[in-house]
Amino acid sequence: MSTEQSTDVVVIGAGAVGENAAARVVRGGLSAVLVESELVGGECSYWACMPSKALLRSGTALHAARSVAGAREAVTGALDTQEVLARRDSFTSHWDDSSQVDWVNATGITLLRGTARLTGERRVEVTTDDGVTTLTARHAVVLATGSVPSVPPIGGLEGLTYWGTREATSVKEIPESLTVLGGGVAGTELAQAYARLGSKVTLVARSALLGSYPEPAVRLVQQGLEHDGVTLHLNTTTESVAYDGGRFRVTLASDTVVESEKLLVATGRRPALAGLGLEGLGLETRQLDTDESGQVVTHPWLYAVGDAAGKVLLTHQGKYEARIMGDAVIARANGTLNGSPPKWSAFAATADVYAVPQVVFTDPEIAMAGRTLEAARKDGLNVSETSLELAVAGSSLHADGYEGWAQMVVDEDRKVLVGVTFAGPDVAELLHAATIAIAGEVPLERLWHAVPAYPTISEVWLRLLEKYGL
Ligand SMILES: Cc1cc2nc3c(=O)[nH]c(=O)nc-3n(C[C@H](O)[C@H](O)[C@H](O)COP(=O)(O)OP(=O)(O)OC[C@H]3O[C@@H](n4cnc5c(N)ncnc54)[C@H](O)[C@@H]3O)c2cc1C
Ligand SMILES: NC(=O)c1ccc[n+]([C@@H]2O[C@H](COP(=O)([O-])OP(=O)(O)OC[C@H]3O[C@@H](n4cnc5c(N)ncnc54)[C@H](O)[C@@H]3O)[C@@H](O)[C@H]2O)c1
Repeated sequence: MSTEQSTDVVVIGAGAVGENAAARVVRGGLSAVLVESELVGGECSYWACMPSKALLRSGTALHAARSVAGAREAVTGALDTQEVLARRDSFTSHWDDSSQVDWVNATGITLLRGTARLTGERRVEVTTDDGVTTLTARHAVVLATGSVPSVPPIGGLEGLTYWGTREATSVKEIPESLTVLGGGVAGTELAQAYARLGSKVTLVARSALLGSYPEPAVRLVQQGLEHDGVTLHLNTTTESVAYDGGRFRVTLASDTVVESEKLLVATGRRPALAGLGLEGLGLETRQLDTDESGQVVTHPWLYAVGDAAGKVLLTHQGKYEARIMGDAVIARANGTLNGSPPKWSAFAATADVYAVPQVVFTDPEIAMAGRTLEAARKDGLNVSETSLELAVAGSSLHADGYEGWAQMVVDEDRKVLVGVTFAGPDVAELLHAATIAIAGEVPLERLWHAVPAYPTISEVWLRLLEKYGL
């Protein structure tokens, strides 16, 4: 059966980003059809953020208790793997999306289950179980199709049944041993999760661990992994991979062979733009050229947000792009926004460039907002760096032998923060203060009046400002 439907906005992909995009335009008075081929909620809810953090959290809580005398003595057993997996299952709603579907319906969004592709200007064809529905969008088509894993061209890998992050986050039984290929955030977090759940883990990366984070912060995470028994092979080329029906054999450039029951390949992701019909519109499928509202510069009716836009592959930042995009579509429909939006306006996702917060949820954690020293210098800023060991009354109370590190990067011409990094147990919750200071361009002489409560880990802010010279 084939049907036709018109709406103000078509959103392709109902991950966290697509859901937010559709909700925002509906809130602004437009109608929206949201198309999804798999589970409503997308990668983050079922195979990424939520299950990976759930797999890590119990181990972090146990380690935290063991780090405080008095509590340590009360901990007599190991992690209960089945309970950890059961808790993970509750966070993924047992891979059942009905509660998110209820939310979509209650929000006034029209959900269409099927696979979408663009067939012309503002036209989308959706293949559903019942046939084909052709959608016409009066104002915009939004690509919120997420990302797909990038698989490296390693000899022997093609054709093997190895794990990607989907398999690693939805596991039912913990393997005896696991080799993780990739030292980015996904590989590092999952290596620690599995080590703490009882696997013998080896992590192989062609570069340093967590290459985009400051080295002293990474060193603390590396120590954490080694403490948990993870074997690291960094700055190493993987020559080949083989599977003999029982075990994977990963051969490194040094001729070292790593054997394990399972192999996880977590070597990055790229925008999911293939198969959408972009070539027919004269667009390429590697990355779209979009302005700060998410609008494709050559096709003003087309937008891309979240992982599909390929700018910042993080859920919170994609949802921010979706809110900004939604408001821009509404303003353009009303005729109150013409052309590209000004920076930091309600229609420009400027924080994507200057004030992204990101957390590595290992134990210890790394929490970083804005730019690293190297990135700020590359952008031509005249910056200074102030860093120190995180050792304040709040941290020493928090855990016996607390080890941490903090850094702030200051734009010396404007005397504002452009980057902040914390590393240590439970530093993630310190991060929003840094994000506010960076996005708000709070002058250091005013930041000096933001007094951290005693005794909290936030006292590190005072130490940083004092060391800077205030
Ligand atoms: C292991 C792992 C852990 C992560 N942890 C974190 C974290 O802790 N914090 C964080 O901020 N980020 C994290 N991320 C990144 C985060 O998961 C992504 O940034 C986020 O899921 C992107 O959301 P999205 O809506 O853009 O894409 P997705 O969630 O991938 O959603 C895209 C949706 O589009 C659908 N779709 C695609 N093509 C079509 C089509 N043609 N027709 C219909 N539907 C289609 C897909 O089925 C999918 O449901 C993690 C990633 C991984 C891999
Ligand atoms: N806590 C979080 O917010 C979180 C957690 C997981 C993932 N994510 C996001 O998901 C995205 C994907 O994560 P990711 O870790 O897969 O990607 P990534 O790009 O962060 O890291 C990829 C890693 O794979 C390595 N690599 C590439 N080719 C290799 C090869 N042939 N052999 C060995 N190593 C190789 C790279 O050197 C790098 O260390 C990222 O953008 C990340 O921000 C976020």
